[in-house]
Amino acid sequence: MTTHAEPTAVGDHDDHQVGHSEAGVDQAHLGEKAADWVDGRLGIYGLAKANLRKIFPDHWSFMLGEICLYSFIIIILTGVYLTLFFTPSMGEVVYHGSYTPLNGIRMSEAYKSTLDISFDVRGGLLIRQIHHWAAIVFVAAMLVHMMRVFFTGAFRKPREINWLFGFLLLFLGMFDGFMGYSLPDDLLSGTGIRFMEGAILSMPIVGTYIAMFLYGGQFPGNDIIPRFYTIHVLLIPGIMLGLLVAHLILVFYHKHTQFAGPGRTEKNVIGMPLMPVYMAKAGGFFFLVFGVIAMVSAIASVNPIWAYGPYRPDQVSTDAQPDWYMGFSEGLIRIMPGWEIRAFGHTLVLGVFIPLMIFGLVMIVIAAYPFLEGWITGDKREHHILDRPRNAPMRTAFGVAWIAEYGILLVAGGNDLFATHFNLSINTITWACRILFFVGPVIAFTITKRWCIGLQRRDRDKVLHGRETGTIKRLPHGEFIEVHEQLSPEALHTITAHEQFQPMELPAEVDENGVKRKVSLLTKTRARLSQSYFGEAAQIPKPTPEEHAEITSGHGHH
Ligand code: HEM
Ligand code: HEM
Repeated sequence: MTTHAEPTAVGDHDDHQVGHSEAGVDQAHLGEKAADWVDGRLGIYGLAKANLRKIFPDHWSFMLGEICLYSFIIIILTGVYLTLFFTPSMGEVVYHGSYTPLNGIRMSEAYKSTLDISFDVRGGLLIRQIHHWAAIVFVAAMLVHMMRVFFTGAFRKPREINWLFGFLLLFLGMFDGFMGYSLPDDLLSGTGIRFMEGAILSMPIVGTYIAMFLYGGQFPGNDIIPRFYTIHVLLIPGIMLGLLVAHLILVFYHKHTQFAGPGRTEKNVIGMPLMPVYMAKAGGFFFLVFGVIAMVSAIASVNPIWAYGPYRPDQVSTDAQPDWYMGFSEGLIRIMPGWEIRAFGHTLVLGVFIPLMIFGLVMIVIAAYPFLEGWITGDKREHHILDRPRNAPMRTAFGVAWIAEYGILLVAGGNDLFATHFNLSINTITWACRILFFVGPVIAFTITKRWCIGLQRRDRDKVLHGRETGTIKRLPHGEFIEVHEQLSPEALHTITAHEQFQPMELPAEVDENGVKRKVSLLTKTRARLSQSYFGEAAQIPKPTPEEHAEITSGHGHH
């Protein structure tokens, strides 16, 4: 791929030398010497020269990946501060500290140290809040970033592997957030760990062993907090850091995708140079993200563990809620009927096992989607120009159906809160969510697909008849007409740049000799899926240049 010259002019470096004092020149020499010294050892000049002027296309949605990056950095910075004061131990102590309502209460050292961080360590509560808020923003940003990539088709060849890296980051991020949430050993986090134990135990054959090894014996035991601690602060962030670097290297290596527009092709990138324009923007954006998270953390309390009290296995608080990103798995459990099968002296708790399997399945489908779509389309070419979501109605509808399902499960996960806040019956909410679990995504899918096709039709109309201006004119013979304004060549290009795939045809039932052909079920499924992706019901034909010329040459009616 070649890169285009960037539209911004950048001043010549030599300009700065004019009018320097002797000392200034010496300093410049010193700087040069230092640069030479470093370059002689690291050879970074060539690397920097090759990459610092790299072109980065601009679109607001490309900032979502940056929000992920910055919130992750904030998490690490604040996490390191927390490790200085947090004691990952289940050792029992009696509290005598600044938070008097808990004085004289037995608790674990983990809980006590989190209370100390909140009330006695300078800036401790703010840092805790920032760590927690940054985690909430981090996972939210990853999800929205993933949707940007999904709905624009940015995951297509050659970026499938990078999608996989991203997916792993999302999965590990969610998991690490859950572990962090569990560390303070308060009543809420203890309930979360209990929930996890239940899910593990529901697995046939291996469940009891995994639970025993993980918890070091009977629940809750004394090992789980120190183990989670090591996993939370070292293992998972370490893996994530590696994946993140690989993710960004791949973004660099593939170059960024861009939306269709005049002059933009599959073989170029149009945008701003990394240095100085993009770096300046990115640096400023980092402080903006940090500032917003710090402000929210300063004014909105999250996880006030002193209000919940220390964990006791025989107690549970009402309104117990996980962080939002775990809410959908909670919802899966809450809407599932409590089915159980007893056979051969064993109990299979389907009420927990089925939601666990659905959770796993959803994760697998997310990870595999680029490969699935690649298989359906059979498209082996590289794609660097993004799709407009309307031009891929099946994919868009599938994504929206998924979001609808996610939203329904979030409501189901908070059924107790909805019941108390809106004065509703919890059973009604649960039943509504059970029905919506099956019906909701279908409705969302159907509406979105029709919507996309409607938008495609509008695009076709716009190309052929221009934009409706709303200006009504009366012709000399009395007829009223609305004035249509032709689109600019740029706008025309943008809405007609997409290509339209031909769906895969099913091979003929009989071959040329009249012998019946065997068509495997897989081929049939693939052809059917391909038809639904690119058949007549999913694509409004683009106007041909001839149609456009005919209608705009003055013979057409407006
Ligand atoms: C720690 C989490 C993540 C970080 C820091 C991150 C960072 C970034 C950045 C900075 C970019 C370039 C700018 C942009 O397109 O927004 C990018 C692109 C990309 N990300 Fe992520 N990302 C993360 C998670 C994910 C996830 C969860 C997915 C999908 C499952 C994903 C898939 C991709 C893909 C396919 C691209 C290339 C897009 C293109 O060139 O248009 N990333 N990522
Ligand atoms: C993806 C990465 C991470 C996420 C999503 C995450 C999330 C969380 C969350 C939600 C909590 C509970 C905070 C609370 O008490 O309200 C927590 C606690 C904690 N995290 Fe992290 N964390 C991450 C990485 C790290 C790293 C890299 C470190 C250290 C180097 C760290 C250190 C800690 C410590 C010490 C606690 C316990 C103290 C406390 O709860 O206040 N975390 N984490």
